[in-house]
Amino acid sequence: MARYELVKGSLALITLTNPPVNALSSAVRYGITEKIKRALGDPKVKAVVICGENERFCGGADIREFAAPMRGHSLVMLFDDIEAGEKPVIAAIEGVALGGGFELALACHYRIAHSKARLGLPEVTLGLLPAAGGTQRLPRLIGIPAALELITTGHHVSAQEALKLGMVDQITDENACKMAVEFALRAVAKPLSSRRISTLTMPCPPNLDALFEAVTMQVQKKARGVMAPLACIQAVRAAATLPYSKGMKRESELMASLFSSSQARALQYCFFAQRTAGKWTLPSGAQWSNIKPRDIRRAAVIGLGTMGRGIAVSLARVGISVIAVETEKKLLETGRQMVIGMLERDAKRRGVTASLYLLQFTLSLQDVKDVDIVIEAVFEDMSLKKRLFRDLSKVCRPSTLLYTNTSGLDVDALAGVTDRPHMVAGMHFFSPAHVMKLLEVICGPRSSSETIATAMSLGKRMGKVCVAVGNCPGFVGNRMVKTYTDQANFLLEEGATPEQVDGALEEFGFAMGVFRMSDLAGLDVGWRIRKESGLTGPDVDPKDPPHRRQGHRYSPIPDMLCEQGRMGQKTGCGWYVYEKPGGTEAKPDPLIQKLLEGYRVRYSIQPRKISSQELIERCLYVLANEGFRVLEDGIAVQPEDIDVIYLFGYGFPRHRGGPMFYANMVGLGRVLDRLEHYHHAHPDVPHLKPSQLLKKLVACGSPPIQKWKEHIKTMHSHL
Ligand SMILES: CCCCCCCC/C=C\C/C=C/C(=O)SCCNC(=O)CCNC(=O)[C@H](O)C(C)(C)COP(=O)(O)OP(=O)(O)OC[C@H]1O[C@@H](n2cnc3c(N)ncnc32)[C@H](O)[C@@H]1OP(=O)(O)O
Repeated sequence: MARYELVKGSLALITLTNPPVNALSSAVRYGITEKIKRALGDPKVKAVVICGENERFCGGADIREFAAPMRGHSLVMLFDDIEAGEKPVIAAIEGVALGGGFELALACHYRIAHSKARLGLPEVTLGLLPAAGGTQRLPRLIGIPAALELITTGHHVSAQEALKLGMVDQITDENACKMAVEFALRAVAKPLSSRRISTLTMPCPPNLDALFEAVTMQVQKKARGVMAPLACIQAVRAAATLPYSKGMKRESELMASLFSSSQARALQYCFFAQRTAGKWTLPSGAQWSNIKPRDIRRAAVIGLGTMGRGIAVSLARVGISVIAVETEKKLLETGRQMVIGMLERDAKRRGVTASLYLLQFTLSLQDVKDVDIVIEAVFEDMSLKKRLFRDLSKVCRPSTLLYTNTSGLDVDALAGVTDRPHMVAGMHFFSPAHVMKLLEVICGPRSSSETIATAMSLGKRMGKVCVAVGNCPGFVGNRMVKTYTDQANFLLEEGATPEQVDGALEEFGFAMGVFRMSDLAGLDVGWRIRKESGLTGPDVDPKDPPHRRQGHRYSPIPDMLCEQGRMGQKTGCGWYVYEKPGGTEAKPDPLIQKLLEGYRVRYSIQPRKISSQELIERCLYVLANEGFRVLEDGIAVQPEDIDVIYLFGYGFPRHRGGPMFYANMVGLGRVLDRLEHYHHAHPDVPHLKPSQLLKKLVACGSPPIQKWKEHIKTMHSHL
């Protein structure tokens, strides 16, 4: 796990050998400890270079080992030994030096980085802190403000930024290991005392208390209820106020408080869930590792509304040429200006040139005849989309893949009108499409594995987190979210206010509660969908009373708001009132209070005081319950896929892991009990009825989430 070579007669070269990222597993820690001892004890060796195999220095501690109590050699002792040694040790950083990997580099006397390397202390994103001296050495090296920024955000920095900050001593475009060897030969003659970071005097700004207070407030605002960033601040404060050895003791105490916390477990689960979701498998056995995606160079985007514009920008900024099609001159011109503006702003932010030459705008569908793929992003209307897919069948060459950006319509119905149903699938982007990371790839029953592989690979190329899901109304994300918004509406009927529901959800960790989010997205979106599905408007069965539709409880309150022109932020009022149309500061609206009171009187509903616990349980347990149904129906193959969709598409708080992980943390037995309780109280809400899979898992003793798949296997997959 660590190789030892003697080079140039007097240098020990220690190479970490634990692919793919040379994580510091127990075996690697043992290997480095042994090799360092050997190098320091060998009189022939005058200096040491540490590097990583496969041009990657080190991705940090082995996160998989955090699931159990830590055993084996301690990083802290190893790093203290390296730093205290009497021979210069040089870190040759290629690829990445992250977390424990960067802490290893900080214990070395010199750091040489390749110009493409990235460095950082991302432990906070895993619910931890850099507990191998990172919180004590980094502030001594680069100062408290810069260290606080890096440690509390977990941001990685480029080698150039690292050099500017003083995190590395030199950067090179050549092989960093070769450079470090040359460097080491020169370093032998130099004194080491000033190179031991733990012994450096802390550069303390005068207004220390104010600085820590400001950072604490910033962190509390950005990451409400998240423990790790606050613990990071306390550890850096210890570095600023205590001698090194006492600071290290504090660092270790704070790490102990985080190490087995539910937040750390959730955040580490998210890390692996994201990687698991990328590894899709179809029932045919085709999977990410055995199907070659097509190479996409030319794409067409049909429709230049909000979604189409974002999709066009996402494609062009990764070098794909885009033909954007609209039906009217005015719409085309507006779309053109918006896309160009977005691409220019994006390029400016990234310090690159906007690839405007890749864009072409047209009113003629004929112009898409030679593209590799088409992504349809027209109005959410099945007959319009069917017409378009028929036309695309005629216009496009036979090899063109066709994708729809529908947010919930039947992908197979669209495939059915084309001459190539196996080459049709869904690519469901989230708004704004050039910003949001999630892409749901919808596999129709006839979609070929190549069609899916190409969508997944193209999504990844665009920087998206892609999840392959089956075809059903709303797919995974929107199918589940309906149950959550329904509960929120019912809670209003029963006595809650929008601000109470939102307050509870925001306290739980959502950046925005369901009503504030709905105001931001626009209430008309859901209204249109409900009208199309006959839940409101002229197609409603006249026998249905206002609060029942298609045999189930229904809340007409969102429709009432839309009928009054309250479409959310864009009209200046929705569930809240705003300072002006387009305003963003949500204030409780007495008119909504009146509307709710009137509604309750009209339907003889006795309002009651509803606890935050009930608000959370009703909204989130019903969400997880639908997630179990999604798994049961084979629309998602594993809980990780659902959680990733909720983390990246719906703002589910990462430190809670996602709706399925959260249910697992609460305890499946408890979730089942509470759903039974609520279903008993509201028998006309079928979504509150516990799913078969949830009951089955509880009957099997509530296995951990990683084992659920074994119980789902017997069911039918729609992927
Ligand atoms: C009582 C309390 C006592 C506690 C005592 C504890 C002492 C601990 C002391 C010190 C604290 C130090 C903590 C840490 O170092 S935590 C780890 C910090 N590092 C990170 O967060 C980096 C995580 N990795 C990444 O960001 C990326 O993987 C990457 C940038 C390194 C590479 O990206 P990419 O090329 O895109 O590859 P993948 O992400 O797909 O990864 C490939 C593969 O490798 C796995 N993997 C990556 N990093 C780690 C890791 N640190 N540990 C384990 N496994 C890792 C990843 O899961 C992929 O695996 P695969 O899906 O099976 O292929």
